[in-house]
Amino acid sequence: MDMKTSPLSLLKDPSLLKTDALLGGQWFAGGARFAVHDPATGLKLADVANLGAKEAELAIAAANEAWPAWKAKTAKERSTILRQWFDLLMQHQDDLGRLMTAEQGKPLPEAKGEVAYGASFVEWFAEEAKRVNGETLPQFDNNRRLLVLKQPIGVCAAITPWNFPLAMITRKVAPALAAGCPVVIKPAELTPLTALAAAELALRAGIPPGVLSVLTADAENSIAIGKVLCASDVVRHLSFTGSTEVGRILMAQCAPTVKKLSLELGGNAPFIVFDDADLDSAVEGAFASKYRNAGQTCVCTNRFYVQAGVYDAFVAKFAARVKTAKVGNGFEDGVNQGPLIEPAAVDKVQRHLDDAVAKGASVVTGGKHLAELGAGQFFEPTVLANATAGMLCAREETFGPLAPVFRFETEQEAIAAANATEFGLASYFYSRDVGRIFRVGEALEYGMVGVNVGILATEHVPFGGVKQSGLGREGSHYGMDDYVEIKYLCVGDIQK
Ligand SMILES: NC(=O)C1=CN([C@@H]2O[C@H](COP(=O)(O)OP(=O)(O)OC[C@H]3O[C@@H](n4cnc5c(N)ncnc54)[C@H](O)[C@@H]3O)[C@@H](O)[C@H]2O)C=CC1
Ligand SMILES: O=C(O)[C@H](O)CS(=O)(=O)O
Repeated sequence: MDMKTSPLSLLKDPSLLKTDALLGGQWFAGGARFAVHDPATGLKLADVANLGAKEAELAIAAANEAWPAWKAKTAKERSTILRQWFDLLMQHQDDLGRLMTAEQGKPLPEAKGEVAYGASFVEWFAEEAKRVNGETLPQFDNNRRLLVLKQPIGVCAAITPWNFPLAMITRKVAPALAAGCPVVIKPAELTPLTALAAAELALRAGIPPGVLSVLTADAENSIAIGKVLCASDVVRHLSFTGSTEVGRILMAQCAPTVKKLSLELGGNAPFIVFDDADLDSAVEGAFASKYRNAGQTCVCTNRFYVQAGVYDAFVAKFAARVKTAKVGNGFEDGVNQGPLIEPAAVDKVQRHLDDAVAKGASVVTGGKHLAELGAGQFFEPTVLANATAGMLCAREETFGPLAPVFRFETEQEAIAAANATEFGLASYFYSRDVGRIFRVGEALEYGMVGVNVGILATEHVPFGGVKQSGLGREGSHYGMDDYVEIKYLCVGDIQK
């Protein structure tokens, strides 16, 4: 590809390149703009509307005005519109993937895969819209009837990260819309283009004006918009995916209005390989779990624990597999490791690597910041042996392509090490022993446990963490719970 030509010049439907925000059903230019860059080349892709607190107030008002009509639609009517949105997302999978690779960097096949993953939440909740069932309860006297209603919670807000520019939006917006709630989205400043294109397709699907707004903003204005969304008493639910640090800030900002919260925060996933594991399967799972999105997912393995009896064999096999990775621009054929999202992300990987080596770790493969490649945001997929608990990579989420491998002797030692973190999102282990599978699966303090797998997310499973990895679950039928309120109706004088 000619690196001087923007990758977005190849969009099949150029009208999907939106750079104004979506506010109250209208594309809104606002005053200032902020630049969006391609992390692989550093090329400026677009200047996008830079909204602030005032527009956030307008979007909330528009959502509140649109809410009665949206919740008055039947579940089937909302389901049909969501299904149409799903169809449009899939029809435009190539363009959405191109926008995503351009602004986030993940290889194009992986980006297209995320489009299908993100769209699957819309498909799933188009169906779940028709299953928001209440119930009747046994009356405690014959003159009364007792009912439980489920009603849409109200105006919802979503603040989303850059690492899954579509899926982290649809995983929140789809259940909200399905339940009958309008949504105000604040996408990550690093990846607004995918969000805006998805919103355009939502409008084409028939989402009414005001029901969906997308407030694009730079980092500074994102904070201002977040304060308005948190402080508003009209906003009854806030869903956030991102760092635990920001999750704490938003949680505190929401306290005065006692807002319902869904928080998908940071992780520190362990990946345990026992002596009885199928090593080839474990290596494949390890590669998938560590290097998806160049290690920039909250469920990527952060720490590998390998039992002593297979430690050397696993490290050798894993390093050989990692050496096959191809690092480069996500638009190039065969590339499966794209750039990191920004220079600060590269610095964090380098910091964790330097700290580990200084404390006795050895680089088995990789270890280089490819500063001369593209915009200088590429880092070799790296495997470290002889990692120990005192290293930064043992307690901080690296969020990059660094795989430290720790050695352990006993099952109890592995469980204790795996649980020695304030995080509890995803965890993985490999064993062929059925008793161990249940013992370890039950003992790991995580919201999700992959056994003999390295990738576990899909739209119909409850995705979420415990401890400081968040609150609530997204996806699955549980994913509707945060968007409905339960109302108890007690009807008397039945016999009059
Ligand atoms: N649990 C999960 O599913 C996920 C967790 N993460 C975590 O997020 C981190 C990396 O993603 P980032 O996007 O850098 O996270 P981040 O927390 O810095 O930003 C996430 C979003 O929050 C916004 N934001 C940041 N500070 C804010 C504030 N004070 N008020 C309002 N909005 C604010 C950003 O503009 C962005 O849209 C990692 O720690 C990763 O583990 C990321 C993706 C998924
Ligand atoms: O934000 C993330 O890292 C995603 O939630 C990971 S997944 O849903 O694609 O597994």
